[in-house]
Amino acid sequence: MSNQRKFFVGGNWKMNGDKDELTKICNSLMNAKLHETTEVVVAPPSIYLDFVRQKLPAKIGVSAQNCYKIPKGAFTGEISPAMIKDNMCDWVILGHSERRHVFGESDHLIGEKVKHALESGISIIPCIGEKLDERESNKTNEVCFRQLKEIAANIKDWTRVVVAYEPVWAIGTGKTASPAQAQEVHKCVRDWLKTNVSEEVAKSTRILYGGSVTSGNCKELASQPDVDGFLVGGASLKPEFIDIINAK
Ligand SMILES: O=C(CO)COP(=O)(O)O
Repeated sequence: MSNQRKFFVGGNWKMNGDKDELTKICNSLMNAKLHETTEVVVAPPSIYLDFVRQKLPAKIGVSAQNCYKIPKGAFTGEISPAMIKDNMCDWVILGHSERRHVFGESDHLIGEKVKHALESGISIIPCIGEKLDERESNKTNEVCFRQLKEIAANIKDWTRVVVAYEPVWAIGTGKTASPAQAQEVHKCVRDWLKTNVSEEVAKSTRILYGGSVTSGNCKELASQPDVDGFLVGGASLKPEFIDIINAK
């Protein structure tokens, strides 16, 4: 029996694009034939959330790439889930590897953000993943579970959560995890959810793979039983994003 998890493809545009380029990407998404069976969410830089939300039809979700842990106040440079919602956007990516490793966000802070974003009524894409030295010293599961534990401790309603596994060594490097490597970690994450949350949550929660996903490797990755979609960086700015959306 095929599972009931709707295939999910997110485009994380990171700190890329201007109004011209984002208009072109939005147009190409609107003109393409996208599989109805795939849920699509794009994440523009926060300054373009409203711009992109206005352009895209409601069936395509729009996500922020990060947010802070409280609704408002003296936190220069930050945005809150309330502001994301006020711009008619329903999603936020949290704990992306670049937030963890470039900006030094801790597991604990990411947990606090998870809690506040969910309490504010938006959906979240929390990210986990090991660095190369951690994989090479066989710490992949240990690291992913440690990150996941802090995230899960702050979640009551899993229906608004899509987990992304993004091995740091595969992000922006052109080195994709093999389908078998991705499947192995996704299965372990699902088993962790079963043991530590519930069987129902393990069965129904989508686990995305992210890290150098392209039109060339997406189909084989998508065929793995525990890969429920992708979080795509570089390729989500290119026409091949459509092929990735339609990978399954
Ligand atoms: O970080 C990613 C998505 O969040 C992946 O980035 P790339 O697809 O560019 O490797």
